[in-house]
Amino acid sequence: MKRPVIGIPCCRWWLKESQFFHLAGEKYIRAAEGAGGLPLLLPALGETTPLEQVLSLVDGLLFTGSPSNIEPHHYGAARVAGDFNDPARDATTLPLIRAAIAAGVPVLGICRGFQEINVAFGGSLYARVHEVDGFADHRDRGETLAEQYAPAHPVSFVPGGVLERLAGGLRAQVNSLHGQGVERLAPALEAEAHAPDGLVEAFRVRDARAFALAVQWHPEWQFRDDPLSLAIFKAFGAACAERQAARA
Ligand SMILES: N[C@@H](CCC(=O)NCCCC(=O)O)C(=O)O
Repeated sequence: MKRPVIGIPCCRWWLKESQFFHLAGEKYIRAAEGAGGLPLLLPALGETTPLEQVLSLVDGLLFTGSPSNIEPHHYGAARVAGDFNDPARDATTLPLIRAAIAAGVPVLGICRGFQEINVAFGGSLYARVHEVDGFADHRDRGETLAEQYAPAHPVSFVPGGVLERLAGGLRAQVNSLHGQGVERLAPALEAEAHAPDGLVEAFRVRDARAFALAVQWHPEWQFRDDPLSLAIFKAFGAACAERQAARA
């Protein structure tokens, strides 16, 4: 049986001092597969991305994390000298997010992808959350991947939200690997979870016609071992399957 196609927009990185590569982390690919989908990597074509044609090829879109930061001009902030940016990814994902939500394509955003959805709809980011009074340091700690992706802090779910339903409760422990965070939440977005310091850690697109959820943490990490992570990917996968059936 054909699986729903889950598009995964790539990063565009200069590697080995030689050339640009378009790439995505394997744990996202495996999680999309685990959600029942067929992962389809989408190159960071930028402004030339044929948005409608891309949307005709996919049954859902997974916007992944990345160590690169969204260029601040996308949310009216000053450039940060020496920042690790990925303009081609920004130029691909930001318009694709808006087009996907308008077309009723299921969307799941993770970490950078979460931040991209906020910026795509007019929100802004703290460049360095840990330097803002009152906020904790949300960056990863430890040397090994297991240490970096270990549970780092609790999140509280907004009562009546999607995540409370998926979690079966109002709290969960999540990992944390981000230096940036939501400063101003875009008007189209509804907060779904907060960290103890008040930082928005998840939201949904309020009027989306399909699944449209984003989280600052990493549910793709060993997602089968965590009930909430599995529930998120099952719900996303089901939404993608629903679109696939509707398009059949
Ligand atoms: N650069 C942004 C987003 C951080 C992020 O996506 N971290 C995950 C990177 C590795 C992975 O894909 O798991 C920020 O620092 O806030």
